[in-house]
Amino acid sequence: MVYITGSYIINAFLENTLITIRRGVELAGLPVELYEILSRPRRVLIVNIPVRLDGGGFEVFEGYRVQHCDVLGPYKGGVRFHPEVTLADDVALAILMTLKNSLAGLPYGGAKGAVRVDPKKLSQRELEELSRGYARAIAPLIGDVVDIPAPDVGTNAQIMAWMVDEYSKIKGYNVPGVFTSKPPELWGNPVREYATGFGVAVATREMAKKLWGGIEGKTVAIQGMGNVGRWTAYWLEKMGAKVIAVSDINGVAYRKEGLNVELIQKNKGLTGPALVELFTTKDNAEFVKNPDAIFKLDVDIFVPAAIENVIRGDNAGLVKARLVVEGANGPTTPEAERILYERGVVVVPDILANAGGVIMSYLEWVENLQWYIWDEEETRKRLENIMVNNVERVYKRWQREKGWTMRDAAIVTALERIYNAMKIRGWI
Ligand SMILES: NC(=O)C1=CN([C@@H]2O[C@H](COP(=O)(O)OP(=O)(O)OC[C@H]3O[C@@H](n4cnc5c(N)ncnc54)[C@H](OP(=O)(O)O)[C@@H]3O)[C@@H](O)[C@H]2O)C=CC1
Ligand SMILES: O=C(O)CCC(=O)C(=O)O
Repeated sequence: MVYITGSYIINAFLENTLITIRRGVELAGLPVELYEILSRPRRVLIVNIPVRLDGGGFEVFEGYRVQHCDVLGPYKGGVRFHPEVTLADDVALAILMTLKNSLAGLPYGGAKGAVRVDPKKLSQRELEELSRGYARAIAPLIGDVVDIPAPDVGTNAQIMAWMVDEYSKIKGYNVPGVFTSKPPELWGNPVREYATGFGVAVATREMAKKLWGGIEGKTVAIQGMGNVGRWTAYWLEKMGAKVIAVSDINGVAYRKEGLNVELIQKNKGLTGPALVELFTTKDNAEFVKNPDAIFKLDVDIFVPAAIENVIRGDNAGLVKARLVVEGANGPTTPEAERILYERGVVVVPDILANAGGVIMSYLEWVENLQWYIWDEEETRKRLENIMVNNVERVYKRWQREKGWTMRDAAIVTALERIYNAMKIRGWI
């Protein structure tokens, strides 16, 4: 469904996000003014970026930077390069960032950026020109204490390196803290590359302890083998789980005895081969050319780590897993959540489960602002502690409230912090 309201377009993802925060405000008993403020972004920037094509001519790509709410600190959130991304998606993603940053106790508000492009169709030179062009276009509205972008779907550390370089050239001096998730060679911390997947794995392990007494031997299916899915697979296997199915846009690779996760790590990147090629030729896995086959698998744990709105009313009944851990942002619609809840499936919500990326971004930013460098082990330990404490906090809140989902507990906790900050500032 797509319709116009006010000055921007609403789609199903944004509508679902608004339904979720509306429910949160009501459950928390907070004033409706909070919903009125949070249902609209503070500022939206629309940019158009011309890129010279290798084959001659040029193409203009539309992009956005949505700054949703800065009551808790500078705007913070990733940049998505995707052929179908819309402004409405970007607003929904920015709202989720405000909630995620609040829940994690970070001194950040929420933002998100996007460019409507298929990065796989660009050469390295074209991709660099686009990334630098986007950084130039949003430069007047960002800064290391103003708005700090990072990667999301379709972007990575190399793209952050081009962007931070472009921004630094505009300023005339190096500004490491304006983008996070940079390569270690350029003021990044090695943990950020795997931080989101690591965080998802830690959240899964903590919830598995509560549901089953531990994660050892639990079977897992993961949708999406990008940055989040790949590293979730890697860390879950290290923690003792058995990853038996993974999917990408082409289909599902399955092996009852467990897939060779290392194979994915070594081969699959933004430009790596498709899973079908990887697993059927090197791991004797079965391959089903239907990406949606992932929902029906008989596993203990399902991790959607691709895109939004994938678990919906029409397929929520098929999910056999007892535990769903949201690596992606917004993968479960409110209708699907109700179905899963009634079937006793526990859903660990995105703003809790995938917060490892932005928590690590915060640690990198703290390093950058002081020109300081922590070592990998020390940083990972800090990240793990924050994730474990956050899961515990939300879990305890959830257990106290009858009829709430875990998402309700997470959203209410996030909204309370936002509301208190607004109140003490006199905004509300
Ligand atoms: N990167 C980060 O730090 C964070 C990301 N997230 C969220 O996690 C999710 C994934 O992000 P990220 O890993 O960075 O993105 P990537 O671009 O690295 O990877 C996305 C993956 O999803 C796959 N995919 C896309 N559509 C489908 C589909 N319909 N079925 C199966 N697989 C599909 C892609 O397949 P293919 O390989 O074939 O293209 C790719 O493997 C997003 O929702 C993002 O917002 C959340 C927190 C932080
Ligand atoms: O690391 C960041 O700042 C952003 C991460 C992000 O975009 C997300 O959590 O969805």
